[in-house]
Amino acid sequence: MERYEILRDIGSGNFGVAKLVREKWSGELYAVKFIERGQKIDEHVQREIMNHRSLKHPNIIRFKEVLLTPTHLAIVMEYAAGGELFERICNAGRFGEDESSVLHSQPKSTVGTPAYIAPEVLSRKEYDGKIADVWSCGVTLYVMLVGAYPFEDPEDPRNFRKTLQRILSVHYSIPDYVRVSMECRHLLSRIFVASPEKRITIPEIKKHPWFLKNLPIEFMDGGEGALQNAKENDSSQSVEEILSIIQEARTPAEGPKLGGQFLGGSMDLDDLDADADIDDIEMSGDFVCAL
Ligand SMILES: Nc1ncnc2c1ncn2[C@@H]1O[C@H](COP(=O)(O)OP(=O)(O)OP(=O)(O)O)[C@@H](O)[C@H]1O
Repeated sequence: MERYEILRDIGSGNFGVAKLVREKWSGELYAVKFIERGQKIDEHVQREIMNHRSLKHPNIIRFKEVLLTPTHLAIVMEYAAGGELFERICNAGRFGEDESSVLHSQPKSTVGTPAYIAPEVLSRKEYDGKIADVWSCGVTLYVMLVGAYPFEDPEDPRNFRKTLQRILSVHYSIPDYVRVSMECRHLLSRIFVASPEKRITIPEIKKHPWFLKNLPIEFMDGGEGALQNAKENDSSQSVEEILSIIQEARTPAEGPKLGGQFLGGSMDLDDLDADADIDDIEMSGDFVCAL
């Protein structure tokens, strides 16, 4: 971690904090996600890292490397300076349906921000991650086009109970005041279907008229910008190296502690509340629920 200078906090998620850093020799800015060593480094974390490493696309945050600190596993990645999608929209207005803006923002997964979570995940049923992700992508699309979260009553946006009822209602329909094209409305209504079995699938989306309209070449199957595999990945680390670092991070940090901080650690992580519970985290505009 000595190769990087920590500049400031940029956010926190379910697993830890993200910080903005500068690589000392190149002056390049990166984002680093710090996850506490020990049991938090489970197979999901490993899978997220390995999947991230294998993705190379102009619209996906690029993975750089993983490092170990005395207390944390540090995941170094490209820094997305654009900020949060919702804030970008609040500040700069919603996207036009034909606007081909590239968002340098990490696509949201179903883990993390409650406003994006599919009903079957909220109700803690067994669920298929891919189908639940279709819902989350639908929320992202809606937020981009409408500039508000779906399911919120605009008159009563903080009424989480009402919002939840709308998410869980089998026959949710997009209100008339939402101004999107007919095709888009149709696509969204096929996404926001509470029962996962009836929800539109990715192959169906790829054939949907709204998706196909003005589709940039790089999004066509096999197009130039299509996802490339890890072979060309410019990560300095091999799969084996990454796996061995992750393995080492599974052993909880040891050593002389002073007020929760490890002596000799070069980082300032004292503002990290690694035990913060998701329910304690205030996320503006998002709802947190316990069903
Ligand atoms: N590469 C990045 N560039 C800029 N900001 C980032 C980057 N990665 C994370 N962030 C910021 O840090 C926050 C926390 O990121 P993190 O990935 O830990 O959590 P999350 O994506 O919100 O959810 P989860 O914990 O489920 O992964 C993000 O919401 C974002 O604000």
